[in-house]
Amino acid sequence: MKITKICCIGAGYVGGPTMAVIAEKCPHIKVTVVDLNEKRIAAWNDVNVDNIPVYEPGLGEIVGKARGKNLFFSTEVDKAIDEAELIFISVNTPTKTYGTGKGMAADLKYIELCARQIARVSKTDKIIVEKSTLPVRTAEAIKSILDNTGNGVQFQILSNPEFLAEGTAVEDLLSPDRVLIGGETSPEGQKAIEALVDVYANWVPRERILKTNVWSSELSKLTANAFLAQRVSSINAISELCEKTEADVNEVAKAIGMDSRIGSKFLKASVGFGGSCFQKDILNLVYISKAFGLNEVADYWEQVIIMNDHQKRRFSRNIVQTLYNTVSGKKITFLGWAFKKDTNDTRESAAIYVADDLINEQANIGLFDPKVPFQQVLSDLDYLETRSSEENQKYINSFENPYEACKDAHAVAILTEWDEFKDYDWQKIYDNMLKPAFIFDGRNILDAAKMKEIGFVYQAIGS
Ligand SMILES: NC(=O)c1ccc[n+]([C@@H]2O[C@H](COP(=O)([O-])OP(=O)(O)OC[C@H]3O[C@@H](n4cnc5c(N)ncnc54)[C@H](O)[C@@H]3O)[C@@H](O)[C@H]2O)c1
Ligand SMILES: O=c1ccn([C@@H]2O[C@H](COP(=O)(O)OP(=O)(O)O[C@H]3O[C@H](CO)[C@@H](O)[C@H](O)[C@H]3O)[C@@H](O)[C@H]2O)c(=O)[nH]1
Repeated sequence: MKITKICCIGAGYVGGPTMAVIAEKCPHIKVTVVDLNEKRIAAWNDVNVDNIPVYEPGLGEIVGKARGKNLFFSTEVDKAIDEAELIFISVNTPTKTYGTGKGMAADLKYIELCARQIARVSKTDKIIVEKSTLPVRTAEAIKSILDNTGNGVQFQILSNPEFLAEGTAVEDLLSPDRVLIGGETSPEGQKAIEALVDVYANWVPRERILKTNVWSSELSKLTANAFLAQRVSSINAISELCEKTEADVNEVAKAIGMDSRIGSKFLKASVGFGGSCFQKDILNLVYISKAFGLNEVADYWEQVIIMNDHQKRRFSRNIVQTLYNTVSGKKITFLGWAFKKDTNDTRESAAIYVADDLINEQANIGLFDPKVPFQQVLSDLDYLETRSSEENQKYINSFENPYEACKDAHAVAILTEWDEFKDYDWQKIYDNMLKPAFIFDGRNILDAAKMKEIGFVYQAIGS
């Protein structure tokens, strides 16, 4: 089966970039990305590609080239479903905030709505691809909904999890370590897998396209994120021990990372991992394990989250203790709010939790982030429901310029590793701060010796 029309439901951080790259690499395929969110679709269609809703290096250029040719963004969901031979489901699957599994399980209501809509609209056979991250065995539920329409349309369900990391999405999509496709072992299942393989093979070497059964594919996605997050929590656990022993976590990470069995990636100690995926996917794994009565398995993975929460909290606690046990009325400037550099995404960013702790201590937070709008910052704080929106606004202020943000501050805290922070005129920042001037480097990006020479009291993670 040769695919000529693709629909993707969900124009978010995954749907948008992934479909833009498919469209660019497959000029013979018409790709339509649909979403219920009209504002988001309007932003994807903005004539100025700097205004597309997802900031990713290189993405604007690709969207600019393919949009209007074979890449379309639309709110006409039914029409796009009806036309397509292959449909990616790329909607959000957040942690449940109500009912059974609250705070742990993945909320699959958006997935189910998509399945029902596809079932209702489809008049021809289709391949349905789970692109969203889903609990193992979700394909079964989707299949059950699709197979019970009674209109004779045949559906094949594939699992094709996405492994892109934000900030490097375009690079990751153009040159993935692997593409994973899970499908049924039946002849129809294999045919569907091959149709999707042929799409990716337009730019991904075939030996990097891995075919498995559906359940292995679904579980591999959760497992990959659990392993990655586990490395960050492991090095962060060691960072606390380093602070007690005069060992330096950067040196320890380098020393262990040179062992080819361990490897050097994902060993950067930090204020804690954030992002929409790690915590959500591990909680999901913990929930599934518990549901099967595998309590030791659940406890093992839950510890990764417990360690991460501890790392965020001990960062804010250390700021308070170092500033003579009170930050009340003191200006503390945050450099960075995004959960990592090169993205405007703030979901689960460590900055949110550190700010919340410091606001509890009545600190005045000054903020500069090169890509995150202040409205987003306020909405992140309000989402925690720790205090009223008006209260939050009293305690946090955003600045257009990093030097203004740091002026008259007692301390600067680095929450995101934006490259530009390294190149600031730190002497100028020092001159305009209250003394003693403190830096809490939650990303270990500044040169400790240089900062101390300028006169800062400089503290990094794990040294
Ligand atoms: N963000 C990442 O880096 C990343 C990477 C790999 C996998 N994932 C997974 O991919 C999925 C999507 O993540 P995201 O970050 O793109 O989410 P997102 O919130 O940015 O985008 C999801 C979009 O789906 C839309 N949507 C929801 N229900 C809909 C419906 N019924 N019809 C039409 N549109 C609908 C929402 O309006 C939203 O715009 C999640 O399962 C996530 O775990 C995310
Ligand atoms: O050594 C490290 C590496 C990462 N982080 C932090 O960990 C978080 C996650 O970073 P990263 O994994 O690079 O970004 P994500 O976009 O969250 O990507 C992860 O989550 C995606 C969604 O499932 C997966 O597709 C990706 O493969 C997986 O890397 C961020 O807060 C980072 O600052 C560290 O603190 N130290």
